Amino acid sequence: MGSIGTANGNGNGIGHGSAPVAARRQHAEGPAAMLGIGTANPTGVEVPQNVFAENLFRVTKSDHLTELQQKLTRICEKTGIDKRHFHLTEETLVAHPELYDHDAQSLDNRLAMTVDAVPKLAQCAAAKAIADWGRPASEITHLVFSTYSAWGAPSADLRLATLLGLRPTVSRTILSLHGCYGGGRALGLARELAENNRGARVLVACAEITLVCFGGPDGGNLVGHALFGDGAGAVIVGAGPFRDGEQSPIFEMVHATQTTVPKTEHALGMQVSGSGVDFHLAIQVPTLIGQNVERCLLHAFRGGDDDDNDDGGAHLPSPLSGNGKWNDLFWAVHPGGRPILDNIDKVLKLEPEKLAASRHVLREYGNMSGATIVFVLDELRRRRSLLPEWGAMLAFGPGVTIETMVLRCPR
Ligand SMILES: CC(C)(COP(=O)(O)OP(=O)(O)OC[C@H]1O[C@@H](n2cnc3c(N)ncnc32)[C@H](O)[C@@H]1OP(=O)(O)O)[C@@H](O)C(=O)NCCC(=O)NCCSC(=O)/C=C/c1ccc(O)cc1
Repeated sequence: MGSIGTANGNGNGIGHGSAPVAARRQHAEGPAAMLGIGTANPTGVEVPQNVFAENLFRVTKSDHLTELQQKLTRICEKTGIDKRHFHLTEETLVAHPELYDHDAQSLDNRLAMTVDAVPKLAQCAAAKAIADWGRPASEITHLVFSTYSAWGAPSADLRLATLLGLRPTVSRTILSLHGCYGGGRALGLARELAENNRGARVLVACAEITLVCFGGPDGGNLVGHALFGDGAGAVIVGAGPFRDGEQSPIFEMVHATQTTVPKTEHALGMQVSGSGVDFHLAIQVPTLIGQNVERCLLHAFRGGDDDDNDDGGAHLPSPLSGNGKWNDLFWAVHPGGRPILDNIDKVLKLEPEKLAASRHVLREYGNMSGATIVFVLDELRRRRSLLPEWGAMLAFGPGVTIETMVLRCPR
């Protein structure tokens, strides 16, 4: 540690001056980048959104609650979702009626049902990301796993490491209750790990299975029922020097910030009880995000400078020149809900196609919480030849927390 302090303190920055060779070697060359991306969904159940309400009320024996079913049908029509994938099957529900009985103690069973399923779903996505990256899993040095769906120790990150055959020295971190911004936070952390540990190759994995929060329909959980789906996303993150056989950088991760919107703790949350997990999504969430998103973006594009004045601080070589030309960017936005995307479009005055990748993912899979942002990045990668050089990634979740990352699409 002492020698690193000496290297930092010489005024020439890391990698220059009189730092010992070992200390200089700890830092990567250049920015971290995404080197492989993979996604996966449970293969069993795919539910079209237009029959979701009818199915849910039938399988939970709630057909008598006609007004509630009509309301869920109305909500489903407004989600911008066409279909979602689920791990939970009708057969499991028949065998486990406690999953839709509010008064039953079902948490133990829920956790038993997800303890293997969550890391296995993550494994499917991670295997694709590793194949895309082009190097063996044994070269992964760090694992950052985000999930709200599996609790227990040893935790799901260890199970995933074992399933993938990662080396015993892999450095593991689990993020457990970040909800929908978990993917953004995991990527931000991976960026820092990759840039500060020369040669590091970080596997980011996010996997979500809604079984932990499934319940019989009631007045409080309709929006959650209409919105959330199951899926996993994985990204390999590394910084130069790059190796033979590695995928060339897909997106450079130029800068990342996290902002908590003050006094909004009440707006989004998750409550754990013996009968499962309840989500709380306040009706104001889309407005709150719309009101705060531009400030977060400006902060990120100023290189995390807290000062709003242009004082010559550590600004990025941004294409915006402080004028808010948001249409010059490509956009990877967590599709938390259709009105969230609509509000971002409106506030940033985006052209209609700018959020196409986010809307596509919402339509095809719903909101898979922390995993969703990886699906959006994967979708953007398919359109890479059409993208401008600079981009922005946004993810939202409880707090209200907004994760922002400045991206660059190398030519
Ligand atoms: C599809 C919705 C539900 C409705 O569309 P709309 O354009 O607003 O339509 P309406 O204004 O006509 O509303 C239709 C009905 O839905 C009701 N509604 C409208 N939002 C609501 C509402 N949040 N509540 C409860 N009724 C409502 C609304 O009152 C209305 O009821 P009704 O008049 O009886 O038909 C839309 O508002 C929507 O997608 N809202 C959800 C946005 C949202 O908060 N997304 C979550 C972002 S954060 C995130 O992704 C992660 C969270 C998370 C957190 C913790 C974790 O561990 C993991 C994850």
